[in-house]
Amino acid sequence: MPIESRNPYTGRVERRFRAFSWSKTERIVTQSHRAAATWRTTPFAERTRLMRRAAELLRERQDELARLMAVEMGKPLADGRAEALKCALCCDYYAEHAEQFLADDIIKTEAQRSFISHEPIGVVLAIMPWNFPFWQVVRFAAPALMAGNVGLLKHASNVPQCALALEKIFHDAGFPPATFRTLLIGSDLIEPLIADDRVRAVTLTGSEAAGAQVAATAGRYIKKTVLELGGSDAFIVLADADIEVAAKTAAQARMINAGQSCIAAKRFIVEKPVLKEFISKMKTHLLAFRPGDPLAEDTQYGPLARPDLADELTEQVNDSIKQGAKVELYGGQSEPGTALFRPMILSNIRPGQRAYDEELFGPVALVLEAKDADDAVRLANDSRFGLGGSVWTADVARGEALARRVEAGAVFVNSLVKSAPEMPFGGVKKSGYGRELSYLGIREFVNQKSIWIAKEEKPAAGKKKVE
Ligand SMILES: O=CCCC(=O)O
Repeated sequence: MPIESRNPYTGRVERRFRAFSWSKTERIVTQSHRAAATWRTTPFAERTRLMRRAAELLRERQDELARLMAVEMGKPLADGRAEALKCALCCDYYAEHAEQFLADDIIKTEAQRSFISHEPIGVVLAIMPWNFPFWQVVRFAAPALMAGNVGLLKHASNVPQCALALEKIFHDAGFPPATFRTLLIGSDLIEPLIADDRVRAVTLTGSEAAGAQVAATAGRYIKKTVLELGGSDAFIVLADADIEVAAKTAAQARMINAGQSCIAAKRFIVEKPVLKEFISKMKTHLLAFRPGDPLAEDTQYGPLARPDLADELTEQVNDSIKQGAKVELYGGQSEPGTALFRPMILSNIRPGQRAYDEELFGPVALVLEAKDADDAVRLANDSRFGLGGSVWTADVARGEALARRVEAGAVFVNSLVKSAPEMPFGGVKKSGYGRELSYLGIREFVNQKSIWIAKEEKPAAGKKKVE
């Protein structure tokens, strides 16, 4: 794929970039490796000062960053500003808590003193997607830099300006330039980068296929990976739930980033007595979303990030309809090769249909009928993915009990699934492994080193020590 900014709403190429050669990339790895040796010794107070400045810059530049997201991947301006502010929050969070999260863990043993220290591991390669071009990177970079690591970013090839703008923020904040670098490279250079001994670990957010490939390469070179992959989150609605609130939130949850979020609700599993009412209300709320140019202030959802993504989604929908799915709300692309995709609802979703088995990365809501709460949990868990999920019920204790039975990295009761700096984020099954955010996220890329100080042998009183 070429490294270029192509506005998905107009189809116009805004900027093209020449991909870095291997020799340029390798030079940057050398600089990063050198920087890692000194950055690891920088006191927390200094790292904190710089990270707080990065947060300020994210706030100050929110309009500029939102414009870049709009033109590179179609995110409406208001959502882009919100993303920049969430990144600032994450920087502040780790600025405030990193030292405490990485403090020694004292372990009681027969030693005089024994503890786990958490030490930086060096250069970490981050392979990141276009859907939240700043947030996905910052939630890696803020804890990594605060832990004393350095980051190399290989961003998706359709968001190069976002990648460079973030690099500039860290540099303008005062981080030594080699502690965070954007590599404008094609995917052909990922393997040699992972193979390089100076790159110590890899984090990837992206598709299951990309995750499997990167993890296999990293395994070959004995490098740790954290993988945050796809999701097909269940949104369970029990008959006692407030259906109006559930349906309104369902529409919002499906429309996050025009449906292009790993934790957008995708499968709406509804108890039979409230199924019709839920579909009808959700339809009303989906139709109320205003599409348009992401650069227009009143747009609520823009195009998908690329026209080929909309073509692929159309194929998944059409195949599912041929396989028996029923259209409850018509929408989709106006014609092939265009990126705008209007929301749709499909029901009668059955195993063997693409809609049942695959992730649909766009605004298509799948409605599944559940006989009862147990059946709803069974359906929720009958998925290759396990990223997030939510349960809607008037009985909060029952909601919590069901939440514990859903196989996912996060389950919310009476709320849509969202990420936040304080809570761990990640999945089970084909949604990946490892955790980002919270104190767990910062401990993924550190050497958890055991240190043991033996008791001193004191010579018995009155006896002379014999050498
Ligand atoms: O696409 C997945 C991440 C979305 C989020 O953290 O809000």
